[in-house]
Amino acid sequence: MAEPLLKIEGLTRRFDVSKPWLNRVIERDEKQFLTANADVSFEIAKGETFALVGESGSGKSTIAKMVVGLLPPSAGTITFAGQKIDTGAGIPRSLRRRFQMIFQDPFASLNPRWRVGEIIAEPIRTFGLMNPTDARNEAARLLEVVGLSAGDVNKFPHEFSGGQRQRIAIARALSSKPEFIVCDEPTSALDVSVQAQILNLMRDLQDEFGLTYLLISHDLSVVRHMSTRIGVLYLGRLVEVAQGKRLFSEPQHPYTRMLLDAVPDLALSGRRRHAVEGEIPNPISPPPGCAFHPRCPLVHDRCKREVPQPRPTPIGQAACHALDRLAPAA
Ligand SMILES: Nc1ncnc2c1ncn2[C@@H]1O[C@H](COP(=O)(O)OP(=O)(O)OP(=O)(O)O)[C@@H](O)[C@H]1O
Repeated sequence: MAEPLLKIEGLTRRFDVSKPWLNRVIERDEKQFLTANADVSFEIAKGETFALVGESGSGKSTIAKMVVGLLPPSAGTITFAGQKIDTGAGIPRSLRRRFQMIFQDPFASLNPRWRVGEIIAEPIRTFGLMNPTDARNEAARLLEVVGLSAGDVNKFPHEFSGGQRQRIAIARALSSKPEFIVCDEPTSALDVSVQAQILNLMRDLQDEFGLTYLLISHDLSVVRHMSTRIGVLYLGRLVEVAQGKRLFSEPQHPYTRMLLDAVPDLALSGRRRHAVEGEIPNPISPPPGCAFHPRCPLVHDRCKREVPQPRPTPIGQAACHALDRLAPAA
């Protein structure tokens, strides 16, 4: 891979979920920590779409928040364009313009009292990129870029449909001329008929502006449509990273196979489906060794003792002690 635009190494985030101090004293309870992400490492090359998938609570959004500086990691490093970010101090101003984020709910992320022109121009003002007249013209131009009309600058967010509001959020994200956009469930609040239009717009913009995306989604059909590479998270750890299309035809990790088997309308190249069994364990007290071992059909003793480290596979890498014993997926 060429020099990565984003490099994540050993990213870990713990949350203190202890009861209040007095309760702990009375009930003689210890402090409790929830590990949302443990030792997550991956790289994203310029122009790629790297997707993170996993069940609810697997730690996708926590990674997104750490990457854009909304949440400091407990451990690990983030390097952007060769520059290591001091995550304690936040993302330096010189880099912040180059990052943007698109959220799931376009209504909540747009200020309802501002006109659309002001919303889109806000990052331009924040980073002092243009004078107010040019910023307003740029907002009108960006509205056309995302398929709306220049005259919409004077309207308010409530005058638009959900899909149109997500277009406005995208125009806003583009206004600081970023290279890298974190898209956290960008279409999951939208009607199915509108989802494909927004995803196609995102792809067109990626080609036009050379954008790099980190896509967070629980929807495997969205991920398949969009991604160059995919990372699969289980209970906060990355269990598999693979080339986009091949993950669906040749999944390696038993958890990835289980995740794909759970989607009824996914064509699986003739592979036999297996029912999803068991539930995600409590992240406050995860199982020892491989956290997937209580649900894994290939579990053996070592899995209960040792956290598996990532190993190369034909389509990327996977962290599983049983890789050698896996039958071919197809
Ligand atoms: N501020 C917080 N305080 C305590 N626990 C948190 C906090 N934020 C997230 N968590 C926990 O961290 C774990 C990972 O959460 P996260 O939101 O990153 O998962 P996710 O994969 O994005 O899930 P979803 O798809 O439901 O949004 C969950 O167990 C969640 O309850």
